[in-house]
Amino acid sequence: MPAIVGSMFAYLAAQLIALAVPQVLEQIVDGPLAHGERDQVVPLALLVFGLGAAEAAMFALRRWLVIGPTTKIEARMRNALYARLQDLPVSFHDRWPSGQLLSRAVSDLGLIRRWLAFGLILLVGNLLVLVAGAVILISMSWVLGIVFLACAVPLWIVGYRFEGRYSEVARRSQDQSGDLATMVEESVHGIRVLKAFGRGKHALRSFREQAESLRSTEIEKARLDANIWVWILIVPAVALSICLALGVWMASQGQLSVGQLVAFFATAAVLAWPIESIGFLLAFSLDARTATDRFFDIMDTENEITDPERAAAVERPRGELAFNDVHFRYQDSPDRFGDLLDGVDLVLQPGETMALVGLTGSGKTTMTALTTRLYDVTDGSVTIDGVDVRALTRDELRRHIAMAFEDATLFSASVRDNVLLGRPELGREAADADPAVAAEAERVLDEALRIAQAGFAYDLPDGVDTKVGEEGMSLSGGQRQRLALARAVAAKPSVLVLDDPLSALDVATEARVEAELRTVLAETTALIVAHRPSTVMLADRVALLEEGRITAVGTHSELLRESEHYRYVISSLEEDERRAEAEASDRLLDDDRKEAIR
Ligand SMILES: Nc1ncnc2c1ncn2[C@@H]1O[C@H](COP(=O)(O)OP(=O)(O)OP(=O)(O)O)[C@@H](O)[C@H]1O
Repeated sequence: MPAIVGSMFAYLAAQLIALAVPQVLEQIVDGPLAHGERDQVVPLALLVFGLGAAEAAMFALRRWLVIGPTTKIEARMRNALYARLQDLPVSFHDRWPSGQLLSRAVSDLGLIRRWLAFGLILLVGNLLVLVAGAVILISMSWVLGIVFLACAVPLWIVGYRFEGRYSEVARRSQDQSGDLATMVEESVHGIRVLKAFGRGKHALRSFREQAESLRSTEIEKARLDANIWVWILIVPAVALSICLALGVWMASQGQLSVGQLVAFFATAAVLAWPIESIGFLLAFSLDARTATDRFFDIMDTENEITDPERAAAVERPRGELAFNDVHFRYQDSPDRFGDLLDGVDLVLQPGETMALVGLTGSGKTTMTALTTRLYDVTDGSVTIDGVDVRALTRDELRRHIAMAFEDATLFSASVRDNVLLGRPELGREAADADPAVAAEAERVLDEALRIAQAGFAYDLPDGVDTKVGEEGMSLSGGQRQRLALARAVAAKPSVLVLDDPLSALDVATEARVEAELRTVLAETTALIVAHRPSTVMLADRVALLEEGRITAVGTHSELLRESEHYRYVISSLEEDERRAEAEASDRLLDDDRKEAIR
């Protein structure tokens, strides 16, 4: 604030200095010029020069004062936005396209910074200069002053009408550029799918359509802007010409000296910029207001998944995970559908490995997401060692439970940083500071990579320091899954939740991973969503999810014997697996044939 207010004062000082120049001109015209006293002109001319230099200095001071604070405000708002995005639950991210978030974080905040550094200061400064100028004009000649200012009234009326319409168009244009950013982001992300399906042209067509509607909105905006500019330029010109005619007549009648007339017009000329700039600054302020609204759309979103005020703790986790009469439905799920999870009861004993099986779309992934509060249950509870997961801080909860997903996301960082993501205490800084930590980090990394059969990481160009993920080394789906699995294992959780993390592996690698996992899973409770019979074999018991409930729990052979639905699910999984294997061997055969022909 002090810098911004200081900058405002510097700007005001510059403008007031500019307003003082006409006063000196009046002295020159009415004094030395009228009386032919040449030697009196020089000191007054030097005074004008001094005033000009002071004005320039004030301009420089205005800029210098705001650069630091406004860039800091922008950076702090951006950090706050990022922190908020990290804190908001998955359900928020389901609803918000990434481009909208990106355009808020980049262009909206840039606009707010420019407005603070320039728009706000000029707007307040110019309004004050106008008031000061009006007083000076009226004190010079109240008739001319009032005529000049009365002409500004239509400007206020037009400006007021302009505000309402421009705000709406500004909001639309900023939202549309967010949509466009989403589209660019999605097509870059999905470039392989677009190319594989030859949909590049189609994507380009819809991009053009969206870009075109943004263009029309921008044109509408420019039209509104142009309209107000017409008024802003015409009104002062009309006011000046009326005043000129009136002023010359008054001077001829002896009611005004020539010097006063010159000073009046010189002052009016200084006021031209503040008057002209009001329209532009008004539009700029409305853009900034829209950008601020868009920023607070996110900052004010209520976060339904927060830490409790007085958090419980699980001191020595044993790893008992229980679902107690759990109900869940997605926020956007239509009313005519019942709950997706409709009274799930399931208890995983410490150290037990439970496979979760069900038809596609039955809610298995959803059930796993409830364990780490990616979503909150709509009724019932999920507990770890008897403590409701909502009673723990999210940090503590996610220390106890680690997840690996089918769709393995890696960050643009080294293999090491990706795998040790869940172990901040073994992070790079801690390892650099203490050799014992470095050795422990190395051991954990080594073990996790071994269990996940991700030894390939050592053969990458820079070994485990190779950058992977977006912008990094491209890895195959199976390699990414194995690193994501290593990440979950390295977190050393008491409960491991695996959402089909082996789907992209070939059968032999899967078998090796499973053998290694058995050693880890002996101490860890595990909930594994299984899409292959081989994954089911890994489990001590299997839970069958059917129409929102767990309808059977038992060993694989017990369920095969007792549950018709289980037999149906397993046979469809086997069919899927056979199809996948046939496709894989076809591909191999094709490769063999090609090799033979060559
Ligand atoms: N974020 C979401 N918002 C709204 N509905 C969702 C969301 N995620 C999943 N669903 C819906 O919930 C249902 C269950 O999805 P879920 O992914 O849990 O099933 P699943 O049993 O894991 O399926 P699959 O075996 O195919 O992976 C589906 O009908 C799906 O369309």
